[in-house]
Amino acid sequence: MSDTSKPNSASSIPTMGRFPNLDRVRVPADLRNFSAEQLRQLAEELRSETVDAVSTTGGHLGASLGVVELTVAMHAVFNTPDDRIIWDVGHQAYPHKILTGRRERIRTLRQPEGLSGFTRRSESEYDPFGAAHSSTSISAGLGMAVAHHLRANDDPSYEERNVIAVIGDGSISAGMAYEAMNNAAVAGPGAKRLIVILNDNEMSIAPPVGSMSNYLSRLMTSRKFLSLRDLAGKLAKRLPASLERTAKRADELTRGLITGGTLFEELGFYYVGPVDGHDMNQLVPILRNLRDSDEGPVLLHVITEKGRGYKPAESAGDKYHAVSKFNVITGEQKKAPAGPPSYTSVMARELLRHAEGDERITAVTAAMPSGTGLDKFAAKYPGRFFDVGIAEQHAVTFAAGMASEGLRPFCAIYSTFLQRAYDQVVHDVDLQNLPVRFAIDRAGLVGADGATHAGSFDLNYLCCLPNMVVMAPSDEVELTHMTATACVHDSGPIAFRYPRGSGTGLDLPEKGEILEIGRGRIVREAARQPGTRSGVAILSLGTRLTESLKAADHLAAQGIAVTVADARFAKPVDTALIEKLAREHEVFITIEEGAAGGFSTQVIRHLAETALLDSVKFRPMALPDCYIDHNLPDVQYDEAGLNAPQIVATAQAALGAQAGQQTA
Ligand SMILES: Cc1ncc(C[n+]2csc(CCOP(=O)(O)OP(=O)(O)O)c2C)c(N)n1
Ligand SMILES: CC(=O)[C@@H](O)[C@H](O)COP(=O)(O)O
Ligand SMILES: [Mg+2]
Repeated sequence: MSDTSKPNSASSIPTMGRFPNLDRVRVPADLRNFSAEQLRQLAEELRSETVDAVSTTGGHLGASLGVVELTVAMHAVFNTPDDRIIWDVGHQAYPHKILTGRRERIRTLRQPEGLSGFTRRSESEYDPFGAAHSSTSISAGLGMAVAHHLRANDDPSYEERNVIAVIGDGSISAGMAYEAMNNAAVAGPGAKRLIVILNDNEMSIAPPVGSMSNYLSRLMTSRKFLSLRDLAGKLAKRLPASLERTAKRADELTRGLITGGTLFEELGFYYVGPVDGHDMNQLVPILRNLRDSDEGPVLLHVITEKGRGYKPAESAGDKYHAVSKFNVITGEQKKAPAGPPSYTSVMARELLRHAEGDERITAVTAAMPSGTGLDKFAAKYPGRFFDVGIAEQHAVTFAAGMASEGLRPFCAIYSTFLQRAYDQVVHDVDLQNLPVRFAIDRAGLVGADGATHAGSFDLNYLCCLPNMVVMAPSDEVELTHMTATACVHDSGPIAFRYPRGSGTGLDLPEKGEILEIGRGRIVREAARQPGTRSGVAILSLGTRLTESLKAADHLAAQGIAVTVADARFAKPVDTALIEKLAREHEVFITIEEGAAGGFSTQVIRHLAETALLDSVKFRPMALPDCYIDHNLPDVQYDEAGLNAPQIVATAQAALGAQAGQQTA
């Protein structure tokens, strides 16, 4: 009986250098005639190559190291790219990229113009479905399997394909995964070719949470690893159709009696496992059996170790989930240059300060305790902190429930992940005017994670909601004020959005001030004769204020009078401030770190309603109508046209300045 508590361990990286097996693999077809021993060696080389590549780029290393053997085994057994492999989240797909024609570019991972850190349809035919947000793989895989079946029905020459969805134990906590499993067993014969591989490494970004995670742990520890003999017993039945059903039922009953049926079996999946996900000698034959059987939908439960085979990752608390560039020998990561505290930590600090004196304050995260800074809250107030797992929809409605009973819940979710909980924001929070506080991190462009993680749309999807107050700080001091304001705002929902990364370096106040709702501030005012209209007004929402001030300096040097104001509120907007800026300036620019249609729409609407839009040259600056690829945030904002030079150019063009005039 093998021990399922930990897969076989042989954790050392082979010496860097030549990779005799890996060098022979340009695409997966090249490894399909490898012997078992060659596949094992290939996996070792692939692991080394992954470590070496990520040491030069940074990225999601731990998850990738955990699936090296699985990746090799899947490409050895399945006929990719015709058979589809869908990696849930896609952050573990680096070894897959190396084996699927992208080895030469692997050191461009997450770099400007380089490979994406996730799977992406446009990057390779071996990436049949793009991802980065979790828990979509089973739904997408089921859709593909059904599509293949329907196409094969229509066209006898079309061969059915296997669809393999690889989903982690953290990602399988989300509702979508259950919606898909609930549908799979009744989605028709196409689902027979669906194989879900549950990659259970007992880790999310943080340690996994919840009853499902506990259940998987019990499943793992209460059963021995499946032997090939067990498997043969399960799958070798090739009975006449009339007997098949009875035999299958008998098999289910037997399994249930001996080991207890699994939740997955109850959902109509053929459960196989647990299996040592690092043992190539097990993985390959098991996958072959599943490929050739008609038992689907199947759930193969593999046990792996996050960070596997690279000692610094294995021994780190976070298993090197996401790393900066590092030294391969020591594992030491390159430190970011010391800078001001991050917006995340500023929000967390102020929230903690309020929580000390107010027991009604609670904090909710959806599997991102450290990313949202709520880990500090958890350490101090464990009874008022809730990590609900990857379950943004539940997080929002759970917070709504707390708010309905008089608590002051803070729901801290990244802008991009809050998209998933939109109906909950509308129907459960806003419509009932419940005072949930949304601390929306990673607003705007986020850098190396790229378009999937950009917080581009929250202003649009929040500003249109009747009861919602929406704020965006221009710097970390303002964020302190907004956190404080959210704490005491009990009359309805309130959201504040702030970017990834460091603040501007301002000294933080002892405590945040309570802001007047819907009141902005003038930061720099152009001198003018009373009653005259001239120059440029820039009304900035969020941290573009710094660029706005730079632009103002440049325009001022050209003799153009510029007023710069910080809107603070995207909803309700400061109507008095808007009217003043429109009346006193020839050009009125708004700027925001979000897609067009968010803050600027609120301003335009007021200008139109007051007929001021007819008399001022209004120029809204927002993210362009396209997705911005991964890059350094500053370069991304250049590409988006939201840096000082573009503000200057916008102002000059509106003023009718001559083309070619010098810009900032
Ligand atoms: C909807 C959504 N919420 C949160 C995240 C952030 N996130 C990325 S990976 C991850 C952990 C996933 O855990 P698991 O599926 O077990 O994969 P592992 O990293 O352990 O291989 C989280 C929370 C996300 N990508 N998508
Ligand atoms: C894969 C994923 O979704 C997360 O790991 C994400 O990359 C975290 O982003 P931050 O680094 O901004 O916390
Ligand atoms: Mg996991």
